[in-house]
Amino acid sequence: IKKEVKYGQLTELPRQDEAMKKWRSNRFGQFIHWGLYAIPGGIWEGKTYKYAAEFLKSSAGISTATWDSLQYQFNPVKFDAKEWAKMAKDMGVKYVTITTKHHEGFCLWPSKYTDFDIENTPYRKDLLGEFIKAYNEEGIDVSLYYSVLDWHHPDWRYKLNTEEDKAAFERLKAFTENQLLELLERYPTVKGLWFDGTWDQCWKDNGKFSYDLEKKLKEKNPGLIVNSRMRADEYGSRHFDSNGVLMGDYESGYERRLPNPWDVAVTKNDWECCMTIPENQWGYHKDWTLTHIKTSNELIEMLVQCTSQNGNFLLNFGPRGEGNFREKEVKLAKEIGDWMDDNSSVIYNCGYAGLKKQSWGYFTKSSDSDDAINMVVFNKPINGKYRVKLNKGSIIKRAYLLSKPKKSFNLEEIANGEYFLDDVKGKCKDPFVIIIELEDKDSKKFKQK
Ligand SMILES: C[C@@H]1N[C@@H](c2cn(-c3ccccc3)nn2)[C@H](O)[C@@H]1O
Repeated sequence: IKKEVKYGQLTELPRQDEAMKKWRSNRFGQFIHWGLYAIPGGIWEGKTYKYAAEFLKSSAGISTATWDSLQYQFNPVKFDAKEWAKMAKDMGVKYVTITTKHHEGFCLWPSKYTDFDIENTPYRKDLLGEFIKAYNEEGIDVSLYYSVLDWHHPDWRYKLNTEEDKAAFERLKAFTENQLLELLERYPTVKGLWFDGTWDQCWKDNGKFSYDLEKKLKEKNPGLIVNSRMRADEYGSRHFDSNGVLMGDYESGYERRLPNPWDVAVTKNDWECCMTIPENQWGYHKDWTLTHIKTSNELIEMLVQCTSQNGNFLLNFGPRGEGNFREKEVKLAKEIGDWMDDNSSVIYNCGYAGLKKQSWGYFTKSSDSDDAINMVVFNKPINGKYRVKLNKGSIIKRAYLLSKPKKSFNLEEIANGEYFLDDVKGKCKDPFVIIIELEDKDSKKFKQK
């Protein structure tokens, strides 16, 4: 039976306004985690801490006073916003999400509501403003990550047990609302807000406040896109309200993990997977020998899988404290960009093809065409023949490599809508695309008559 939920879903989904259609067609985004944690980079007093570098304060048991003094060392002399935006453009991302304030509470913009911000660093300037301008100039949409959880703010409380807790958290709520409205006021081209640090009881007890806040933010910036992680309904249910209805505008529960590739249910909603290049480092860590570092082919496969299931892929980069990227990240961005140069047509404005996952790789389909299906191959079949199972009644007109459109595959129909394609491709080391052109519906109807 349905519960009466007053503070659950705010906006009827799926949204079909232009802003959301653009978000959907973007598919590939860059995540940037940048803050004071990038200065120590996971190492404190000569000791390396394996846990996520943006958690060094807690994993190394550092006092707030000591941690906050890092603010006076934050001077990214190598930061070049235009260079960052160019690298992102060449990688093929259509949007970027940057941490304006992570759990440490340090703000990358000059905020009226705190001194723990970029203005009180040797850098002084509006770093976030420079970043947004440079990325927008490259035609990249900007979304802002904001952590409600704030280790620095004296009024943060994990739980509201006493009257004093409640009074303090009322101040924290006002601070949060003020900062968010300030961000939308200062940076009107921003397309979205990516909320994090919203799992504690203090925030979950404030379902009505956060519901009203989402409304206020969307009134301030019409078209604003908000993730499902922003809030809980009045019963404390997060991402989905107590009736299982998605909150925010897209599901943002896939953090460092993807859905099962054969999961069809996930295609019903908009969703985004955010992913790290190491196993679990969002902020810059000096030592990348601690865990597996994903290769560009692994990351490309994740991007293609997300697209194949109607999801976006947000790939994280953690710049150094001085404002440049580690060479391995620059190299991966280049490798992914080279692949996107030839294959982005199977990503941008593409999504679920309505077909079952098959062993050689993933299907994607452009939202603009019903007569072509993309096969993105990651696993070449031993026998060189690609088994392709389409919907019943589908007839393949032609199949060819995106890279060699003139040379058609031989087709062998083995059942209704099921074919073998012969392999025309020699050695290949990168994922590649086969285009399936279908007989369009009318001509088929005509034949049947
Ligand atoms: C998007 C990612 N979310 C932040 C995070 C992850 N976690 C976390 C904490 C405990 C268990 C699992 C995950 N807490 N904060 C990470 O720091 C990064 O910002």
